[in-house]
Amino acid sequence: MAAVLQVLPCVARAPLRPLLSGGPVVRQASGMALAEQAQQLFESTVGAVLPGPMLHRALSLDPGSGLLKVRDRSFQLRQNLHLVGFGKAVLGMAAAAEELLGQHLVQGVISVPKGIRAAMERAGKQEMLLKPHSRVQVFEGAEDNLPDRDALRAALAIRQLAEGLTADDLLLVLISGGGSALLPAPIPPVTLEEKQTLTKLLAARGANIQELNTIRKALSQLKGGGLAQAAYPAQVVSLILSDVVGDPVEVIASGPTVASVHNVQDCLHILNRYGLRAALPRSVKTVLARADSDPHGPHTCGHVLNVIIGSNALALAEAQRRAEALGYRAVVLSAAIQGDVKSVARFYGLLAQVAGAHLTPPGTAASMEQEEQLHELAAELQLPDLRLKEALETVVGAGGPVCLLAGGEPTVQLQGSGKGGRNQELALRVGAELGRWPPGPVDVLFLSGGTDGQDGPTEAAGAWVVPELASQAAAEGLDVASFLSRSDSHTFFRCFRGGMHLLHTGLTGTNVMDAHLLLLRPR
Ligand SMILES: Nc1ncnc2c1ncn2[C@@H]1O[C@H](COP(=O)(O)OP(=O)(O)OP(=O)(O)O)[C@@H](O)[C@H]1O
Ligand SMILES: O=C(O)[C@H](O)CO
Repeated sequence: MAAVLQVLPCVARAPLRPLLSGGPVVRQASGMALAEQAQQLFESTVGAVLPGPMLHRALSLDPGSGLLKVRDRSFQLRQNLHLVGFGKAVLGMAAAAEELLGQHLVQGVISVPKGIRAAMERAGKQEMLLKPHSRVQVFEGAEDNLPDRDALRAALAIRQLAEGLTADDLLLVLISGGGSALLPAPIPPVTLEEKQTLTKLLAARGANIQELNTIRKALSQLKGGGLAQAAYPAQVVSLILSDVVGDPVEVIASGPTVASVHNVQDCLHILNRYGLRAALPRSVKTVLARADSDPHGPHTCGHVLNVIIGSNALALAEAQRRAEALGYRAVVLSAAIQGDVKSVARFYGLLAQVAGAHLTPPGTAASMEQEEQLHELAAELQLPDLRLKEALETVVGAGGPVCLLAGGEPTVQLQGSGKGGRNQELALRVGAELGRWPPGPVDVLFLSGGTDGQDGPTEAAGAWVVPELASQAAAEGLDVASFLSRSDSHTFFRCFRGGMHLLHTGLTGTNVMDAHLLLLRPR
């Protein structure tokens, strides 16, 4: 992992100058130690879902017999393996698959983001690159996560490969987030431009990924089970790295190997909801009308095995193990954090306050009111898998350091033309929340990081904060509220204490949404 994530040198070597807000030196020193541990924990979160470890966990090949085991299924390999893939993490996944199964590989085609090979080379991540004379052809495209001509060429090459397979072949499909934009094959007469415009409009009007991908599937030759259908009668094994809350295989990359259960009515409802039905291009109406009268109905995918090999929950479970090894009582709160970033930040602020009070002697306890507010907010956020009660019980019985872990993808409503990302904005907002309460005898640190290593259009993965953030910033002449009002969290963190609160990992080669860590340590 050392090559994958570098701990910021300025964090490791930070001088112990007194806090400008007047806090004692010792408090800053322990704060720094917490920051190093938080970064180690983030590192282990990412490490659990790197392509190599994931594929080794999911696949085992008996070199003698050529029997490939995937979960509880076996497949006979005899120079009959074909590979396709599409998504932001697929280059490293393909490299790991080639390493494991290369001797049986006949050919492959993958569609990956523009510039990813050069970026991995620059970062010295050889394990993310295919071999020099690889049988896997690489297409790079979908700049800015939008389907383009290059991605279309890749999709057509993938379709051609799939259509050429026979019942003796096995098609390994590698899927990760970003796969929808990297596999565009609109059903004629819909054009690439029309599909692009429609998906952009839907996204801009607030459609969620489920809605967006329902429409994408209806207009695509390969999404919604189309790729599996093209590969029939070959056997198909899809290895899926989830970037969607709850890991729904039919949504991730628009489910190219999962039979679509949506009908035209579902699409029309979505288009209505976002005021797009009336202005639909004629081609889209034609394709939807044709699907409505399709006498064959949705095809089946009985020849397919879909396996989730990496997810946010899996990554958090690894961080939990690591935190326990570092001496924390650790709980995974949720792998499905969603909702407006302001509410999510308030939730973490209240959680830190309530948990901090439970960790300290009576007299510093948070009020019943705060605990009630925390539960109310949790209910409002409607997080399906939230283990708040269990987390608070753990805190009460901990008597020592506590690590609360969560993951998901909050939503940011952009308010200005500043530079930032979901994670840096969340961290900054949590920092502001933490500073609202009088500090108790507990060190607190919150970290938020994108597991892909790139938070929004910035070079940082995320940031970490402590309760002293707002007062320290004010002493440096930085007003947290005004940076937030311009959606300018990245500029804030670059200026604040010389950028030492930024999390810099470089592109990690994986992507299972964001990770949030709350560390509390009684002094
Ligand atoms: N100035 C900003 N402040 C806060 N958030 C921003 C800003 N600019 C962009 N974002 C957020 O960054 C996100 C887009 O960046 P990014 O590509 O990292 O996320 P993504 O498309 O969800 O991809 P991934 O799932 O791979 O992280 C959006 O959620 C957007 O709201
Ligand atoms: O590609 C996509 O559709 C999104 O990243 C969700 O998987």
